[in-house]
Amino acid sequence: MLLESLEVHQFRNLSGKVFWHSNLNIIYGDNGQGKTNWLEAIYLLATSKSFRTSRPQETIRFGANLAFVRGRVRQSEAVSRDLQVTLQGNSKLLFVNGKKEQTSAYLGQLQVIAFTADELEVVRGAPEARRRFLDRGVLALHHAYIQTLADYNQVLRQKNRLLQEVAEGRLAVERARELLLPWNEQLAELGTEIHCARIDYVKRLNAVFEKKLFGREEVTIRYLSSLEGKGDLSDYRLLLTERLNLRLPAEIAAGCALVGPHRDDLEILFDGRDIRAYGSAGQQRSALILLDLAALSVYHSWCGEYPLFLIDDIDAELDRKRIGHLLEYLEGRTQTFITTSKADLIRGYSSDQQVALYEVKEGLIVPSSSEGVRAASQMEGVFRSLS
Ligand SMILES: Nc1ncnc2c1ncn2[C@@H]1O[C@H](COP(=O)(O)OP(=O)(O)OP(=O)(O)O)[C@@H](O)[C@H]1O
Repeated sequence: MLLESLEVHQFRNLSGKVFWHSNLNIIYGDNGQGKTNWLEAIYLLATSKSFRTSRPQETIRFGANLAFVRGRVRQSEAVSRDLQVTLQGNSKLLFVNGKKEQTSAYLGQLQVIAFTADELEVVRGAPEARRRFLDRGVLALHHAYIQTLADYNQVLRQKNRLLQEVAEGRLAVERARELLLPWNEQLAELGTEIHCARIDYVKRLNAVFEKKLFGREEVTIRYLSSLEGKGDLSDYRLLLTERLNLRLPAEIAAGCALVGPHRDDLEILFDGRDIRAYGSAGQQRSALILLDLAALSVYHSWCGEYPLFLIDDIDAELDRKRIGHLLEYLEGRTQTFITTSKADLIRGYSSDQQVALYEVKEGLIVPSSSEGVRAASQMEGVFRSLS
C-alpha cells in the first residue's frame, strides 16, 4: 500500500500537492511551520479523522469554510484509487474515485499507524488508551469488531444508567436486580467476544514483537484481564457470568459497572518493571514504537501489505542510536513519513535512494536540498508544490 501523492486545500495552514517517496519521507522545518499538519492530513485521508482534535472544523484554515485532502493510493502495480475527505463546517464528505461513499465503505482503503505525542498515552497514560490501541489493531483485521465494541459500550451505558438510578434512590434495588439481568447476559456474551479478540491480537503482537530492537532493555507485553486470579480464564464466559452475578451488590453500591473487559489492561514491562512508573521518557517512546512496529507486522501477516507509518517529531527523546535502529528496521518495509526540526540528524541514516526530504515553510512544501529533490524525483518522477 503506497500513498503516491497528496493534495491539500485549506487544511490548517497547508496547501499544495506533494508526490511522496515509496520508502522514507522526511518532512523537516522550523517549529510551527506545519510539519505535523502534513502528517495529520495523511491521517485524515486514511481514517477520516484527525489525531489532534475531534472537531473537524478546527482543521479548516482560519477564515475559510471548506478544506479537503485528496490522495492517490497504489494498492498494487495495476490497482490504484483516489481518496478524498472534504470538510465543511462540522460535516465531512468522503469520496473514492470521485464517488461519494459512506464511512463504512471508505474506511480500510488506506491503513495507517501514527506515532504522535498524544499516542504516548498508550504507554504513559491510563488503561483506556492501551485498550484503544488493542481495539484499533483488532479492527484493522476484523471490520465487524466495530459492531461488537459499539454493542458492548451501548449495553454498558444502559447498565450504568440503571446503577446510577439506584444510587440516586430513583430505582428500588430489587427492581434494579431484575432489570440488570438481561444487560448482564449481553455483557457476558459481548465481553467474551472482546476478551477473545484482544487475547488473540496480543498473541499475534507477541509473535512479532522485537523485544530488543533498541539494544539494552527488553520490553514485554501481556494482556491483563481484570478477572485474572478470580477463576479459570480459559472458560472466560463462565467466569465473567459468575463475576457479574457475584459483584452485583458491589456494583449497586458503587453506582457503576465494575466487571468486564472495559476494566482490562495491557501490561508493558521493560526488564520486568512497569514502564509507566520506571521507564525514562526515551524508554517509553521506544516501547510505543515497538508496539507500533508489531502492529505493522501483524497487519502485514494478515493482509500481505504494510500500513503507512507516521512518526511525528522523531528526534524528541530518542537518541541517535535508537533512531538509527528504527530507520534501519523500517527500510524496505513500510512507507514511512517522519517529521523533525533537525533534518541533518536523520539524513545520515539512509542512503539517498531510499529517502526524500521535504522542507516545510509556512505550510508549503518547498524544494529542499538538491539531493532530497533528486531522491524524490528518482522514485516518483515528479516533485512539485502548488502554492
Ligand atoms: N485551522 C488552522 N488554520 C490555519 N493555520 C493553522 C490552523 N491550525 C493550526 N494552524 C497553524 O499551523 C501551525 C502549526 O503547525 P504544526 O503543528 O504542524 O507545526 P510543526 O511544524 O509540526 O511545529 P513543531 O516543530 O513546533 O512541532 C501554526 O502556525 C498554526 O498557526
